[in-house]
Amino acid sequence: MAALKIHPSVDNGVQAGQSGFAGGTLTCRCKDNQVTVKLAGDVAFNHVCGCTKCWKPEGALFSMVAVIPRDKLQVTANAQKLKIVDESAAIQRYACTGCGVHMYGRIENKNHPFYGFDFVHTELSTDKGWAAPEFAAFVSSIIESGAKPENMGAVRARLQELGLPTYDCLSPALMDLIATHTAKAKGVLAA
Ligand SMILES: N[C@@H](CCC(=O)N[C@@H](CSCO)C(=O)NCC(=O)O)C(=O)O
Ligand SMILES: [Zn+2]
Ligand SMILES: [Zn+2]
Repeated sequence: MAALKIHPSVDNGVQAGQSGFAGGTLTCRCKDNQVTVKLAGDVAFNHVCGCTKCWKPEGALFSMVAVIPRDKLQVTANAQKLKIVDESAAIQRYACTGCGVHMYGRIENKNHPFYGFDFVHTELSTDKGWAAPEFAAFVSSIIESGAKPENMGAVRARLQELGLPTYDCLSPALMDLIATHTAKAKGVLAA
């Protein structure tokens, strides 16, 4: 049986990143007047995400998404083509109205644990060396997009085979960051 298609960037094996990678440019998929976004540095916490909200390429079960400090992201061409997909979402995703690709997601709520970070898809760049995906998040959520519940064992096995530990929320490191933020806000963070 052919291997399950997780995402085109990992289906042939996860490519290692390059330490000290300086960043690059994301380009939308329009034939002309492409939206471009410059990232002045490498991304962090790259992962494949099964949630219904992150942009996935055609035929993929997962998106691949990472974060970068918002001050390192700049829209460098055709910003007028961008539109927020869902204003009420915690992560406001800016999609190209021409091709549908999400160029970046931004958090405006200053109390959100990930405020200050933008969400980006490095597959939109031809530059090589971006930090590799490290884990699979929101795996169970692919069912919400129509994946068969009975195939979940095979999906998780394939992710493990690719070296991507599977979580049904975020990774332990990110869940700890969220809980630390919450504890700080409540004034109960251990000294
Ligand atoms: N089952 C839901 C889960 C959606 C969800 O909580 N997604 C996360 C991760 S997105 C990047 O890893 C999240 O933080 N969402 C906030 C937002 O999307 O604004 C579903 O699948 O929809
Ligand atoms: Zn486009
Ligand atoms: Zn997601």
